Amino acid sequence: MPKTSLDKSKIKFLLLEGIHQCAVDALHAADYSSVELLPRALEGQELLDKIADVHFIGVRSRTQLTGEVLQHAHKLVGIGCFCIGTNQVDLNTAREKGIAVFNAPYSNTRSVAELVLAEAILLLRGIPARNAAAHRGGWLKSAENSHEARGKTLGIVGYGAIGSQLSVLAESLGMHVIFHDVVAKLPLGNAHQVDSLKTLLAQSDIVSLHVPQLPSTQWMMGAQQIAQMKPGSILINASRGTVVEIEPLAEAIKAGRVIGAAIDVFPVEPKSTKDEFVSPLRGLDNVILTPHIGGSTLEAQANIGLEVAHKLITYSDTGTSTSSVNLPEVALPAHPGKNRLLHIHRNIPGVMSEINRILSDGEVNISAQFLQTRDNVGYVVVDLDARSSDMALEKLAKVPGTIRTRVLF
Ligand SMILES: NC(=O)C1=CN([C@@H]2O[C@H](COP(=O)(O)OP(=O)(O)OC[C@H]3O[C@@H](n4cnc5c(N)ncnc54)[C@H](O)[C@@H]3O)[C@@H](O)[C@H]2O)C=CC1
Ligand SMILES: O=C(O)CCC(=O)C(=O)O
Repeated sequence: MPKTSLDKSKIKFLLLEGIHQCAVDALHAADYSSVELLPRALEGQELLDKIADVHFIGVRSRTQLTGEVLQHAHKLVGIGCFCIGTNQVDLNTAREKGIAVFNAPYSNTRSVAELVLAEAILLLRGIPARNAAAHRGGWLKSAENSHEARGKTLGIVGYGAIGSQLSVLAESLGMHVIFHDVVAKLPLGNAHQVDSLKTLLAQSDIVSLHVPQLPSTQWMMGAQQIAQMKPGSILINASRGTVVEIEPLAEAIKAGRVIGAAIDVFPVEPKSTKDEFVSPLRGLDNVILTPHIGGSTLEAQANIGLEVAHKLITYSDTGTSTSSVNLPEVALPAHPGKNRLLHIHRNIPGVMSEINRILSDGEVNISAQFLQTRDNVGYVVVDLDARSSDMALEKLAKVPGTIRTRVLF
């Protein structure tokens, strides 16, 4: 019998990078007992060995699931990114291997927005430099470079979930908000979209970056853009380390053209707490340096743990792929009394007609069928009588273009 569905106790989950315990609890409550939780990221041979043996893996931003790593993931059914960004996963390779990738697109939005707003207020008052001086015995009691947030212009680059949440919080302080986005966005409150990054940089007292890591956002704040910032302004980056060129930023801060910065993400980040953090920004008193903790609040981590664990559980239990970031999205009803066949295939001519030819065999009694495609991949789900499911599965698995099959009982 070509059963490709395992007993739940044999389905292995590996959760890395200190994912919140509530994810483990949720998996256990759903009868997935084989869950390994590690506090650190994995890389190299250790990652290859571990990933070869698991059905689901959970990562945050540090473990890199490249195309090469995924070639070793022979059993992998799903990946949970317990964060917003999914740039650490080769999404195309995952899709071509029929591996579903999920994330938590909103669970740490508020945490990032609150941190950025707090940093904006502290930097406008010159607090980081005064704090550093006081720790060394200094006493910088002056109003120089110290401003209220009220009435200042905040320029937000990337008006998505975080950028727009920040916009609302900043307006409640009486700030003016302008934003730049590649997509026309509905402005919240009195915010307004400007025509270019250059316009935003020329007008903003504070520039805050909230774009994803993409080829088009790589080094989008380089020497030229930093030079276009208003003299005496502030830069905040809690997006990705590939967005800002650090050397010209350090130069602009030393020259006093940029009067402060808060940087949470870096081109190269230490892999573990034991590795040294190296950056030209170290030692600059008016720069807040944080170790990629924009989304690291207990509230966010617990919410993320639950949200992503439930997405993995639902996908494993029912085949529902809603909110997957790389596979076709199919929302499936319960299938009581029926077996469910899941068939992920290359979206090429002839595959569906062959599947339908097999399913139209008089011996196959179908109760429901679902199809969705995304880019080069199709996802077909068929609910049918238990007595015909093994035969149908065997035939479906042989259809040219098949990537992966599963059966759920
Ligand atoms: N520091 C941290 O711990 C965290 C960092 N992040 C980072 O923040 C990023 C943004 O998060 P969300 O707001 O949830 O994403 P989102 O997808 O909701 O918004 C991103 C926005 O950027 C815009 N955009 C894309 N390319 C652009 C470009 N070249 N110029 C201007 N706008 C552009 C998009 O149109 C979109 O409106 C994430 O992709 C992630 O990398 C997210 C959470 C925590
Ligand atoms: O929590 C993390 O490790 C990464 C947070 C982040 O950058 C994200 O959610 O995209």
